[in-house]
Amino acid sequence: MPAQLLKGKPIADKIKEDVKKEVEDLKAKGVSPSLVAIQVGENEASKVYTNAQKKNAELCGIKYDLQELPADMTQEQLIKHIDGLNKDPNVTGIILQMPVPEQIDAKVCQWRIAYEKDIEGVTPTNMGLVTFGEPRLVPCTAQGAFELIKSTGVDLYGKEVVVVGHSDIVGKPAALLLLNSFGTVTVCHIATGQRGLTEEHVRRAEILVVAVGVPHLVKGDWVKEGAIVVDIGINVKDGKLLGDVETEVAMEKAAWVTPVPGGAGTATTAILMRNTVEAAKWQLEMKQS
Ligand SMILES: Nc1nc(=O)c2c([nH]1)NC[C@@H]1CN(c3ccc(C(=O)N[C@@H](CCC(=O)O)C(=O)O)cc3)C=[N+]21
Repeated sequence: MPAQLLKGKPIADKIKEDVKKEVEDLKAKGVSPSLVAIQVGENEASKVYTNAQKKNAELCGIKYDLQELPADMTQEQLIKHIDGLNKDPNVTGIILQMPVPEQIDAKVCQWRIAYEKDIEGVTPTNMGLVTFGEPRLVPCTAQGAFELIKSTGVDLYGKEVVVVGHSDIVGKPAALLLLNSFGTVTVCHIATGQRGLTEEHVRRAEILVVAVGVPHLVKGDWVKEGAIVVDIGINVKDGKLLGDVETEVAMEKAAWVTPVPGGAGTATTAILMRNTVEAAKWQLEMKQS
C-alpha cells in the first residue's frame, strides 16, 4: 500500500485556532503578545519565513514587527538592539532570522535574547530544558516534526528512530524530543556520510527525520517498509522545490511521508505563534511571582 501524505496544514490550522483563543484570553488580562523578527540584510529563504510569520501573526491576533537592519551593522550594534528589545515590556517574543552576515556571530547574538522571550528556543536555558525533558520554548521546526510524527498515532517507545542532520536548530532538538519519548535514537551527520554509513542506518529506521539541506540525499529505496518519514529539507533546484528525501520512491514503501512543501515548514510557523503566546504567559508568571 502506498504511503499516506503526512500534511502540516491540518496540524498548523489546529494550533493557530488554539493560539487565537489564547491571545484573546491574554488580551482580556491586559497582556498583548507581540513578536519582533530581526532581519539583518536580505535573504530569500528568510523572506519566505517572514512572509509566513506576518500572515500567521495577523490571523492569530499577534502584533508583528519585522525589523530590517542594515547588512553592514556590527555585532556590537546588534547586541545593543537585542538588549533594547529584551528590556521593552511591549515585546514578548524575539526571533533573529538566519543567516546573519559574516561579521556577526549568530550564536552570541541568539544567546543574548532573554530566555523568556526566546520563541525559537535557541538559548542555552531553553535548549537545556529540552535536554532535561522539561520543554518550554522548543525550536519550532523540531517541535513541528515531533508533532507530525505523533499525529500518526505511533507509539515511540522503543522504536528505531534515525535523525539525519545534527544542526542546533533542527536535528539535535528533534533527536532529544524523540529520545524523551523513549525512541532508540541514532543521529547521522557529515562524518556518518563520509564513512558511507548513512544508508545502513536509514534502512533500519521505523521513524526517519531528515534535515540536512541536500536535495534527495536519502534515496527512496533506503526507506524501510511501513516507516514514518519526515522531510525537513526545502531545496530549490532548477526552479523546483525538492526535499532531502526522494519522496516519490519513498512513498512506495513508507506508511507516512511529509510532502515538500506543505509538510514540516507549514507547522514551523504555527508553532512560532504558539511559542509567542507561551513566552507572553511565562513573562506574566515571572512578573506575578
Ligand atoms: N532563525 C531562523 N529560524 C528559522 O527557522 C529559519 C530562518 N531563521 N531563516 C530561514 C529558514 C527558512 N524557514 C522556513 C520556515 C517555514 C517555511 C514554510 O512555511 N514553508 C512552506 C511553503 C511556504 C511558501 O512556499 O510560501 C512549506 O514548506 O509548506 C519555509 C521556510 C525557516 N528558517
